[in-house]
Amino acid sequence: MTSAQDVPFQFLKGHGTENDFVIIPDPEGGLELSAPEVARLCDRRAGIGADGVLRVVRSAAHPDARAMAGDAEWFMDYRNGDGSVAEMCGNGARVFARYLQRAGLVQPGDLTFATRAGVRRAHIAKDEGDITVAMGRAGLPQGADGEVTVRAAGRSWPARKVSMGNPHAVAFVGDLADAGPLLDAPETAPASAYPEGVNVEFVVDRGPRHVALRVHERGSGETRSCGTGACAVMVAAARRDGADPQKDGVPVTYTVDVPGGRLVITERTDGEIEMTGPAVIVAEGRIDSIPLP
Ligand SMILES: N[C@@H](CCC[C@H](N)C(=O)O)C(=O)O
Repeated sequence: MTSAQDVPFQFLKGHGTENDFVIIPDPEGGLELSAPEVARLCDRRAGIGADGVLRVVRSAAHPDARAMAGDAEWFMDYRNGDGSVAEMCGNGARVFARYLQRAGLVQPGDLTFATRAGVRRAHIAKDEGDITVAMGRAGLPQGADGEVTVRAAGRSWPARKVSMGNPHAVAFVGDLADAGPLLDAPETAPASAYPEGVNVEFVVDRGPRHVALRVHERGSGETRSCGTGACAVMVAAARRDGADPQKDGVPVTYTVDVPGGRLVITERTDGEIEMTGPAVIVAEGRIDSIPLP
């Protein structure tokens, strides 16, 4: 492995509904990126600036993905803006697919890639159109195990615990402003509910099967969008509204507005959740070294 301090490397910058990422192509997995280096890259003043990093590595070349190499050639090595590792990133998945297409590593149409939450399927529409990612099934603990409390800006709300491979707490609120400035992570209770930390979504209704959210992400702070969060919100809203495709035999679709745009999310009758939205590459360049403070 070569330290990112020692060699120049290529990067791209991209976003999905304004959840933004530094993309680092590293096909053979030779680049060592420490947590402080990732945090510096994501710093909006001293670095390039992003909510997270997507390292593009061959599955066969990464210990976390080697077992998936037979099903997926490429591995999305995702890190949060503070350098921490997360299991999954939904907006990142679309941007990752867009990068693979743009680099000529895949063609528009169907593809698979590996993530820490498992192999994911995506469909890239022609002509730089929207990308759909099959995000897996939501984990919804039942009874008291699925109920948590979220506190922010001196207020508290009951919230639904949802896993999209990564942890979420979904709180329906009267007004998105009620969550306050979200400069710090909202508190969640009981403390035992999220031993690995949590992404917290605040949600309001906009119309029939149409909601809007704000999100505070574990490891990144408040962001303009969170794909896994939007999927968690969609499922929590559907159950609240009495819809359960696996029981009803009818798929259900919600429009989820985020501060940075709009996602359309469908839960199928087999429980698979499909998220559709944009993915854009905005810049490309070279980093000579990452100056740490
Ligand atoms: N922005 C992402 C989620 C990234 C990971 C999250 N912060 C975590 O730590 O679980 C998305 O679009 O899903």
